[in-house]
Amino acid sequence: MTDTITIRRPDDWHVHLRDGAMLEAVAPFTARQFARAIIMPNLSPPVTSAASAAVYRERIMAALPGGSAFTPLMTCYLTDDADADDIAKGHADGIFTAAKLYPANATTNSAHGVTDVAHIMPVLERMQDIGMPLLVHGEVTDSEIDIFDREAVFIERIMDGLIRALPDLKIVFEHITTEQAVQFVDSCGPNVGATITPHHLHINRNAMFSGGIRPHAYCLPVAKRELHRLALRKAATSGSAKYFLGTDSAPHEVHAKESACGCAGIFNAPYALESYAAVFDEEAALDRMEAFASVHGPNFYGLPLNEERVTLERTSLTVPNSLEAVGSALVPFHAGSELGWRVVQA
Ligand SMILES: NC(=O)N[C@@H](CC(=O)O)C(=O)O
Ligand SMILES: [Zn+2]
Ligand SMILES: [Zn+2]
Repeated sequence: MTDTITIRRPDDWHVHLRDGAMLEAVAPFTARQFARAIIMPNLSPPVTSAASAAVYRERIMAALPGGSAFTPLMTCYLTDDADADDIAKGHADGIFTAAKLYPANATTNSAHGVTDVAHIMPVLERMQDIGMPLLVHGEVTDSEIDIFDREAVFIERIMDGLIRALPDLKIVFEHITTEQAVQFVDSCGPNVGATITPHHLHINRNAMFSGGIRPHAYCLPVAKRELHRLALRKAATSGSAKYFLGTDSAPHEVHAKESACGCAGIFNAPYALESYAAVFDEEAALDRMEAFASVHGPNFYGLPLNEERVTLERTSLTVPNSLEAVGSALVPFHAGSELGWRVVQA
């Protein structure tokens, strides 16, 4: 039995670091494990210009522990009146790594998102031309569509047409949750990839209702049936270069989660690597973890692989019920449970 694994230092291709006191509280957890991360732009107000991304990046750098070598990779939040010139210039200047499509009102802080992809076609054409990846929160927002079907319907209504119209656009289907998304991504060329979160590999929708309502298991896209979780596990551990690590760590203050209308988002940054390692171990695929965590993402984005290494050891680790953050506590994913792996050398 393998008792330690040493892999290239991973990157997190989808994370919410927030701003202000929350940023200061959560950034060290991500920077401890990951060399780089794609920083989500859904602040309030959202990061829609290269200038606002540049100053947000400065705030992230200021929140890192001294000596941290962590690199935030910034993204542009697309709106109906996104400016192709500003986005292309921000990309050329090394400020924007990618741009993010939130369908309007699909998720947390997405009110300013895109109401119809037709509005941003000129921007997407420009992104295709310059090789800038489009990151997609892939859910329709139509309230008549059952919440568990919104990703699958998004593929039919939006994704299929998008790749037909822009066959060379680099697209990351973010935080996929369904068998249909796996089939879609597999059917596309190498310019279409997907991130998979640790929580969608661990939980199915029952977790939200286990003995009562469990707000800390609620995120968007919402966890689906067991068959979908199994399809995601298969994809993540398959060795396919299309799938890579993206935690979607999305912290919210406890009072905002434990509420009559609780926010969507799971805070998994503190034990993200341990959480993924448990999955790869259970799937007898520890030898494929490095590719998923540290190789496929940089290759998709055209960035160099990290040269540093991280070691995990097989051991029993109890995840605390809450972590003290600035001003309030945060509840991490796996709170109160055991994980069989621990990062020993980060
Ligand atoms: N994943 C979530 O449930 N929430 C994210 C937004 C997102 O990634 O959709 C957040 O910002 O809280
Ligand atoms: Zn999302
Ligand atoms: Zn997210």
